[in-house]
Amino acid sequence: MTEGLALRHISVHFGGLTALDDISLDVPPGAVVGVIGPNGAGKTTLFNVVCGFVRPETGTMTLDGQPLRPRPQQLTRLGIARTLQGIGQFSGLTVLENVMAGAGRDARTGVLSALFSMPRTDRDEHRLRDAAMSALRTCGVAEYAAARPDGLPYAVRKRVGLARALVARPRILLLDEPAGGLGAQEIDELATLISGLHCSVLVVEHHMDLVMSICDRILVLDFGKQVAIGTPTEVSADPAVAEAYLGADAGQPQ
Ligand SMILES: Nc1ncnc2c1ncn2[C@@H]1O[C@H](COP(=O)(O)OP(=O)(O)OP(=O)(O)O)[C@@H](O)[C@H]1O
Repeated sequence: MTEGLALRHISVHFGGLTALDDISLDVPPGAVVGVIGPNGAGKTTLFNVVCGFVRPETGTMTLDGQPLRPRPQQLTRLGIARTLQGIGQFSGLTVLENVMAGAGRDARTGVLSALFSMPRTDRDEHRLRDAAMSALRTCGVAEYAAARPDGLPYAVRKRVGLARALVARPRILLLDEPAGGLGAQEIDELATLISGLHCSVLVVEHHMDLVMSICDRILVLDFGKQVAIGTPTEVSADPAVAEAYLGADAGQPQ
């Protein structure tokens, strides 16, 4: 049995365009795996396949050896959580409530019941609140629990988004461009945070520094095809990777 997340021979077409061509990838327990590639390489499509937004025409996925046919609304139950490229937080809720809402089906006893004034058990509410505070602490933003997200710095809101994904204690965390919009120091801090997480991570990211510093393995895509796969050192030394990014004579990816 392959432990963790395994993708085998995944292909996706949009009309005549091949977005993913026979892609296989493993995300073992506890590993951080990156997917990089130039614009249009297929990174987001791969992410969307794992989230269940895009159904591949061929290929299979398994999670701990069990067939995985993800549906976006069932990810939490499968032990999968994801962050969004943007912020995606409810401005009418506090930071804490936003994170509690990330617990998916558990949140029905907390935030959703609060929103719709339904009865709830105090014990469930407390459990969810504790889990949300713990996720905020992990992400270094617990001090903002009572604030509304709107007025907070972008980097704080990105971390709230990460806490929202972590609250359900996923086995696999999917990060879609987590460094987008962050400055160099914020990216360094994010790298430390991600490296300290206890779950497996699949990260799609443009910022090469972040990918190189946090990933155990990296898949490089170009035009939907696998260009290279390996450790950061192997991938950055691979001429095919430099070619995919910059053209044949251009050296290392930046
Ligand atoms: N829903 C869609 N319908 C048609 N074509 C699509 C769709 N989604 C993606 N594509 C095309 O599939 C290819 C791969 O796109 P994808 O967004 O996965 O690339 P990417 O590597 O994430 O790019 P970027 O770095 O620019 O976000 C591109 O040519 C894109 O235009």
